[in-house]
Amino acid sequence: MDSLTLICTAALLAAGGLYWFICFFGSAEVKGKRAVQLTGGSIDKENVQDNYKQYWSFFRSPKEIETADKVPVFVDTFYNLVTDIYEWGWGQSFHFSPSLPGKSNREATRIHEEMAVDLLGVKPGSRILDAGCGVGGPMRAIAAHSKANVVGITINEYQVKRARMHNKKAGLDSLCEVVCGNFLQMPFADNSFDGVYSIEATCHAPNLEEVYQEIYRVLKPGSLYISYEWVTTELYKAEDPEHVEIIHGIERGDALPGLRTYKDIAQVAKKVGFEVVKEKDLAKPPSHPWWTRLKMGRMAYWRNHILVTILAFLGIAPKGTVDVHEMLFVTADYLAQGGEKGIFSPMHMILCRKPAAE
Ligand SMILES: C=C(CC[C@@H](C)[C@H]1CC[C@H]2C3=CC[C@H]4[C@H](C)[C@@H](O)CC[C@]4(C)[C@H]3CC[C@]12C)C(C)C
Ligand SMILES: C[S@@+](CC[C@H](N)C(=O)[O-])C[C@H]1O[C@@H](n2cnc3c(N)ncnc32)[C@H](O)[C@@H]1O
Repeated sequence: MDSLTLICTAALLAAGGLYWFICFFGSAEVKGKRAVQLTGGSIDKENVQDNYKQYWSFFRSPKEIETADKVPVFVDTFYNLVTDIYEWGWGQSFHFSPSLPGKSNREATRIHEEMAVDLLGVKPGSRILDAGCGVGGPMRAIAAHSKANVVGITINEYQVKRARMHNKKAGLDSLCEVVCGNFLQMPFADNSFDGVYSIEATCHAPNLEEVYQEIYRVLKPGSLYISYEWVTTELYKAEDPEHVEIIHGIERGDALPGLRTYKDIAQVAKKVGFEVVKEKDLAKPPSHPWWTRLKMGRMAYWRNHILVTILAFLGIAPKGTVDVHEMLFVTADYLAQGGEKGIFSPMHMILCRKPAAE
């Protein structure tokens, strides 16, 4: 074989291998969104790196955030930057779940979501709200399971588009509606929902009382609200520098204006008028660790990082995607450490009732 033929053959083989690696390898977790489809959400490709830098400079010291009213804008930026990576590398449900022996991650996620609506005790045809709905993973599982009508609200317009596409594709758009808005000032009438749930979303509110007040307002008297909250636990020691570093790492890598302690949740719920029906950290034994899935993916994260770096070099993925992916890579470690040390829980469950009308 002459040298030209050799070079062309080698080039073809390399290109074919790269194409296979990029388009078909997918991520270790799910085959949903492909790596070549990674975008910056509603942010134009050329502005992703700048937006990442703005996000990072705002959230790197969350405790010193003076202007709380700017938080929702930067949370929106965060979700423009991470939504595609989340879908590509985790799936359509942007939350954690206790691992269940013999069950897949997908199954464990669905069971965790269905438990939320079962505790609300709503009937088919009821109208319930998903406060901070993401791309609608929980909404679709909950609508299919309960046959309730679910209205989701998220501050991120790109997630609204993704959620509506997934709802239609799943044949659930007759039960699921998605609205773009701020759960601190919702475009819904007083006493208009038969139930409300929020799954790992209200942690983004700069002031928990504000979002709980809004949820209380839109909930019908006598109806229930359930939330899975991100909290520091009774094992967290503010005087332990290692604990502080882990919690700060979780806050800046997840757009959190400041993690609450587990004690704050019921206090705030009661302050806005809720009766607390049940409260339980779903991460505690006998539940199996929620962070196993995060730790099992490390090899995949390395491969994903190589993939993202190649795609950005080729101009297929936005340049800033490499920075975002690196941030998430580090954040995964902080989250796993927080879980292993028992100082952080992403699933402190609280079930509250709005008192029946006097
Ligand atoms: C509730 C929130 C988000 C929780 C989780 C859905 C996400 C938290 C950390 C995310 C991830 C970390 C590592 C990424 C990895 C480097 C990449 O290759 C593939 C995606 C990740 C696994 C990504 C997936 C989603 C998370 C687990 C917060 C924001 C309130
Ligand atoms: C980690 S995601 C969880 C999404 C969904 N609950 C799930 O489990 O897949 C948090 C969600 O809260 C939304 N969110 C954060 N702050 C918000 C705000 N102020 N108003 C409305 N949505 C908000 C984000 O846009 C995102 O959709």
